[in-house]
Order: sequence, then structure tokens, then C-alpha cells
Amino acid sequence: MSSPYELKWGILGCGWIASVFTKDLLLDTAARGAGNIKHTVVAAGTSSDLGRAQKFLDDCGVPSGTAAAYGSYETLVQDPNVEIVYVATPHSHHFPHVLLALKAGKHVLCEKPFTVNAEQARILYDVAKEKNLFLMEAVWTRFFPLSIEVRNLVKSGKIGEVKRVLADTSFLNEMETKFPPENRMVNMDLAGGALLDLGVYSLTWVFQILYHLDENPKTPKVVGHIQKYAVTGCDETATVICQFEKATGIAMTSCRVGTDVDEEGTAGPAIRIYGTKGEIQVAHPAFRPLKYRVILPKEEGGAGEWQERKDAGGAMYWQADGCARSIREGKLECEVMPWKESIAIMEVMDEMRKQADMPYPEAIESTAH
Ligand SMILES: NC(=O)C1=CN([C@@H]2O[C@H](COP(=O)(O)OP(=O)(O)OC[C@H]3O[C@@H](n4cnc5c(N)ncnc54)[C@H](OP(=O)(O)O)[C@@H]3O)[C@@H](O)[C@H]2O)C=CC1
Ligand SMILES: O=C1OC[C@@H](O)[C@H](O)[C@H]1O
Repeated sequence: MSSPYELKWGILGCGWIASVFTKDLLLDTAARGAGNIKHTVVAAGTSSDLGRAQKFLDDCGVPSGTAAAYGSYETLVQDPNVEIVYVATPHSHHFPHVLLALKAGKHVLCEKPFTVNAEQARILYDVAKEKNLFLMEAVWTRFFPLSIEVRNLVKSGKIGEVKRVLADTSFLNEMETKFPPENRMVNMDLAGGALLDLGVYSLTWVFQILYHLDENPKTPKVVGHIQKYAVTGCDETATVICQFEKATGIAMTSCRVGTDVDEEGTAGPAIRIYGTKGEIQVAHPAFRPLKYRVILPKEEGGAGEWQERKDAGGAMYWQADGCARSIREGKLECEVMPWKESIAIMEVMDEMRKQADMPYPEAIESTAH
């Protein structure tokens, strides 16, 4: 048997999601049927503190002596052992941090939302292409076996022709107590707000179903509405209607009201995919889908049982496997999260912010590089 393809990771930014992702990289790939891939964490860097980077590696369970700790992102990306950099900093910083890694000759997986605006995204993909490097927005949701199953069900025609998708990624929060003004969720300097942080998942569901129905997929026409958070001016609730060639998507998001009220899913499905012969529902949370069901007319079986899918750990490894397979095959982009689609989603969010007059500070909208 040939040895597994190994991908060596460097972690840029040692915050919350970076710890979930790093622990997932350490899980046994064979246990999920991906034994021909091996992920190795070879380095982690914080913005300013080497000791904290070392503590991060230790806390994540990276075997002692197998990974280097760095006290700056500049030194991390120079590590010759690092093949791919995982960027896990706030939205505002994705553009400069991805650029930093690409310019150092590293492949990149960057957390969602990919950038602050579509122009920044276009620039990053141009740089990746020029440098022949792999680059992907870390929209983990698309890589779940459950997402693939739902996409395949739609393709199979089980619910007929899809005409509408309704997607909601919302959390009930007492915002004033949960998010102090400097918190990344609401801080305009960090590109905070529900739309970029959570709305990207609703748009993911709308796009992974509807964008692909069109013969020549392009950015849909958009009518959006944003309710602002009085304390910082970011959006607390956002809704958009996306008109594709063949169908309509309605993407909703909020960090004020939720689809998670009782945490049991009785609040109703987060995703509803409406076809001419039936419907597919996916339960909350939209970003980590755990169960779905098909609902057909009564004479054809009515409401099906919920189909549950459990993934080990943080379930962020599916997207890491996608990176490894793409890089092994010499691809610059992964077909599950193509560049053109990431840009189209950024364009929808740009248009919504334009309609709502919600620019971010010039410093983080900047495309200077
Ligand atoms: N896929 C998913 O499910 C999730 C994705 N995310 C995404 O991951 C990214 C990070 O989110 P999260 O881990 O929750 O955030 P955290 O605040 O926990 O971590 C962000 C990290 O970025 C580094 N950083 C660099 N510059 C700044 C700055 N100016 N202000 C604040 N932090 C800075 C921080 O420090 P240092 O480098 O010094 O460690 C920090 O560790 C976001 O893009 C978010 O949307 C978040 C949650 C879930
Ligand atoms: O990406 C995310 O998914 C989970 C949420 O809790 C978090 O705010 C968001 O960044």
C-alpha cells in the first residue's frame, strides 16, 4: 500500500476556531475513510507572542517537538516546513494575511467570509493564480457528507425542479450583554455584523443549490435589507432575495433573533429547499448540518424521517481533506468551493451593504497591496 499524501499545515492566528481546526487536523484520517491523506501541524503563529503560540500547540495536543511556535505571522509564513497556511484571524484581516502567505509561496485556506469585499477576493485569486498556489475560502459546510447528500438528492430530481431556497442562520442573543463593542461580531473595524459572519452560511445554502442550476452561473440580482445595531452601526439582522435564472433564494441572518431558540430544532428548519415535487429541510445550525428530511406529497410518502449524520470532533476536517486532495492533484482551486462562487457571494454581500449604506472603515475596505 502506498504511503498517504501528507499536507503540512501552519496555523496563522491562535484564536478560538483555530483551536477547533487544529485539533481536527490531528484526528485519524482513516477513521473517516480518508486514510490516503495525512495532515500534519508543523507550525502556529500568533500576532505577537511566541509563548502563546507554544501554549496553543500544547493545548491542541500537537505532539511536543513536532511543530514550531512563532510570535509573528511574518516569521510563520517563512517556515520552509509549512506548505499550507490556515488563516483564522478576524474578517478585516483576511486580505492582508492571505496576501502575506501567498507572497511567501504558501497555499492558503482562509476562514469565512473570504474578504471584506469582492474586489479584495478577486485580487487574492489573481495572486494565487500568478504564483500557482492553491487558495480556498474555508466554507466547511459545503464539505459535510450531509451537504453532499442533499446536493445529490437535488440533482437526482427527488423533489422535482427546485424553484426556491429559504436559508436562515440566526442566533438569539441579548446583544448588548453578549457582545461588547470591541467584540469581533459587532466591531466595524473588524468587519463585524451578522451578514459577513453568519449570513455567509445562508448564502452558502442558497448558492450550493441554486447557483449550479443555471447553465451559465452568475451573480444573482439582489434586493436586500439590513437592520443595524445601534451601538456600533454593524448589521444585526440582514435579509436578501437573490434572483437566479431559474429560481429564487432568500437568505436570512441575525445575531439578535434566532433559529436556535430551544437548541432542539423545534423552532423549525434552518434550510428549506422547495421543488415542484416536494421539499428538503435541513435543521439548525445551517453551518454544521446534522440532519435533513425529505417531504413529499402525502400520496407519495409524506414527511420522511429525519436523516441524522454525526461527524466526529469539530467536523472541520472535511474541508482540510478537500484541500489535500486538490493540492495532491495540482489544482489551484477546489471544485466544492470554486473561486468564482466565493467572489459571487462577496458581490451579493457588497450589494447588500451598498443598498443599506453600510460601508466598513476605508482601512479595511482597502485593496492596496
Ligand atoms: N468555520 C467556523 O465555524 C468558524 C469560523 N470563524 C471565522 O474564523 C475567524 C476567527 O474567528 P474566531 O476564532 O472566532 O476569532 P478569535 O477572536 O477567537 O481569534 C482571532 C485571532 O485572530 C488574531 N488577530 C489578529 N489580528 C487581530 C485583531 N486586530 N483583532 C483581533 N484578533 C486579531 C488573534 O490573535 P493572535 O494571532 O495573536 O492569536 C486571535 O487569536 C473569523 O473569520 C470567523 O468568521 C469563527 C468561528 C467559527
Ligand atoms: O462561523 C461561525 O460559525 C459558528 C458561529 O458560532 C460563529 O459566530 C461563526 O463565526
